[in-house]
Amino acid sequence: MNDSVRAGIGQIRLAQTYAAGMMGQRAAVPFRADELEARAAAIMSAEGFGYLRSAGMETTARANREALDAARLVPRMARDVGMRDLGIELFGRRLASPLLLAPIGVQELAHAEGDLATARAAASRGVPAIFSNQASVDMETCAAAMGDAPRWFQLYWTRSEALSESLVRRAEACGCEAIVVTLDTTMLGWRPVDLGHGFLPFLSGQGLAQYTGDPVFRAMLDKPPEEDVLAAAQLFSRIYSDPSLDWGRLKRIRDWTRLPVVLKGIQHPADARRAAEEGWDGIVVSDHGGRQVDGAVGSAAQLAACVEAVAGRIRVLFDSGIRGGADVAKALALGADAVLLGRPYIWGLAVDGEAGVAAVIDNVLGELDLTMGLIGCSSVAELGRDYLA
Ligand SMILES: Cc1cc2nc3c(=O)[nH]c(=O)nc-3n(C[C@H](O)[C@H](O)[C@H](O)COP(=O)(O)O)c2cc1C
Ligand SMILES: O=C(O)C(=O)c1ccccc1
Repeated sequence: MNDSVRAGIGQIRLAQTYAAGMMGQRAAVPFRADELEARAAAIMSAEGFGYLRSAGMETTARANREALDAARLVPRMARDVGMRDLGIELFGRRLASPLLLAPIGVQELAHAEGDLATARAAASRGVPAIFSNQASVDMETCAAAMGDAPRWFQLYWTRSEALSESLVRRAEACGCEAIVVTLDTTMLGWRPVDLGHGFLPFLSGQGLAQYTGDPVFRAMLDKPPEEDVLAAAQLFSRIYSDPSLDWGRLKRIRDWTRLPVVLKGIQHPADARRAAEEGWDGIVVSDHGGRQVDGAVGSAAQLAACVEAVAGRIRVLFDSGIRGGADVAKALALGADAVLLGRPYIWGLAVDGEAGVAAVIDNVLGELDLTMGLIGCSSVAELGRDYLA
């Protein structure tokens, strides 16, 4: 697609967005993040929504918002922004925008089609989906629905390295283009809302799709998971993550795949620097949307320092607290190469399935495109610290 075609499509999408809003049609998917979340809350079960939102006292979730709100863009004028290019290059692939969908587990809590609806929406927009290790639909099924659209896989390092290796090899076989190893969830955080509900989706077999079809996982069970879900769930709880993982052992993944490996959950600049020194391919500066250490610093407040620490050696992605296109612009201005969208697309999934996820993506990218144009910036590469107050 050449630039003028891309810009044209962007304009048409925007025009449609405005037309729907201005003709007074109540959009199926609200444009404001807070309204969208409220709509999802009204649709999902209390337990499911509690799990989706769950963040202790939400101290870190608030810190994420405070840090993003505190970053202020400074618009520049008369700079010819008639043609804007949201495209980036990431690990050898040209992407239409700097947006990816964050790995989010147990999507069946939001919608019966779960990850499959998300995968289709992502593919329709050329936005990479990152398949969660805790998905409700296995990676092979999602990948098969995506044509050659970009997809990645997120791994939780299990206590069985044979199982971790199997997951990584399956990801490579179904066309994933990068592996994200999530480091911040070696144990599940303290989640008072879920504890109060007595709810953990895995205990009833939800979110286990990547495991139940895995030959290594199945070989560890006496009976197949279809016959004994409880045993599968218990095995999962024993092995899904290994808190004794360290920087040294992490390197074993290089024996399993030649795909780029991205470390997710980095917050300290010293960890970011170490990731760069050890030659990892990228990091995701993230606090898991405030779900792990309630009281941790907001990731947006750490982003610039992490970017500085890696000094251009590896790619820096960011998530936690992104709610719209202006937030994406701020993260890019703070030095991120790309941004992962988290809960908002799940709210869209709850409200309107595949179409809901697509609408949320369109709205975020529509706002990003307008924000870039209005601050006088015509490409992602140009978007840096000088656009911030
Ligand atoms: C319900 C839920 C499940 C999640 N599951 C995973 C997961 O399986 N793997 C992972 O690496 N991150 C997971 N995350 C974290 C997201 O990838 C991302 O870091 C976070 O949602 C970003 O914060 P935000 O939702 O505030 O934007 C999950 C987040 C939520 C809300
Ligand atoms: O709930 C989560 O945030 C999450 O990432 C997770 C991790 C391990 C098992 C289940 C969910």
